[in-house]
Amino acid sequence: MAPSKLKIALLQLDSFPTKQAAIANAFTQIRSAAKDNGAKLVILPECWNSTYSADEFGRAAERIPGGETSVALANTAKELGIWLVGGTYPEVDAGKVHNTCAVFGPQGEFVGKYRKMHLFDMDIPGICTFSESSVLTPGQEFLTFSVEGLNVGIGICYDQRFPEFAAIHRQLGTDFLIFPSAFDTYTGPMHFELIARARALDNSMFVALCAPARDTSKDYVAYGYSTLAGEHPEMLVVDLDLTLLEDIKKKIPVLKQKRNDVYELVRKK
Ligand SMILES: NC(=O)CCC(=O)C(=O)O
Repeated sequence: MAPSKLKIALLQLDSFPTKQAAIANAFTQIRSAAKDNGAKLVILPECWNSTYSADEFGRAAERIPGGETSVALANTAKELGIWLVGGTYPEVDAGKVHNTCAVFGPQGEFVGKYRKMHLFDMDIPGICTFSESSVLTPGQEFLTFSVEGLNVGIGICYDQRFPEFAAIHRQLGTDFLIFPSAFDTYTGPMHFELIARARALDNSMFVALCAPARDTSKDYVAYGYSTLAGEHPEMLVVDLDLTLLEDIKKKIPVLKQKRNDVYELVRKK
């Protein structure tokens, strides 16, 4: 029988000048989450081991699986016997670069990868201008997997702005949607938590956001504020009460009351 609780940890990681230093820090935190705090599923932020910059994506990109970060994450997942949602790091494949989240299982197995589907292109002059699509290729496929009976799905940051994305995950059976993220400091205070709550409410699912800690020395300053966190480096360990979802679905049965005779959401790929 599936357990009624799952202990998860969200690591709001600090930034480091080199990839190797970021990896070393992540592994200290992952070990602490698993060994000292009993987390069974550990989640890292978006772009946690490289600078979040269109100029840097290509330079930092590696193969997934098989590249330096993936090998290190797989070994750590195996050593600790945990599920590891590896945040995102840039991936290169057939000459194209993607913003990708790789997931590893308790035997160190590669569970799958999700490539950011909605690229972050925003132009608010003088405040925030970013063009992921100038260097990145968007993903086409959804990623879902099961952790101790809980159906988990992955999105990345800007994806959460698209209600259809989470609604398709609901169709796929996802009960826990995880977004490695790095919102900016302008939209973050207005939208970050609001969007996560909206997606959770619309779809009767758990939603977790895992962001890097704020580093004001960077060109792109990430907002921080992973689900339940502030702006500084933090580790959040939470027991997901899996019975809550079934209870909510029974009490507020909106999922069964869709009018598919009147409207329909269609997944094309
Ligand atoms: N990394 C991102 O996708 C940033 C998204 C963001 O800041 C937003 O407002 O949306």
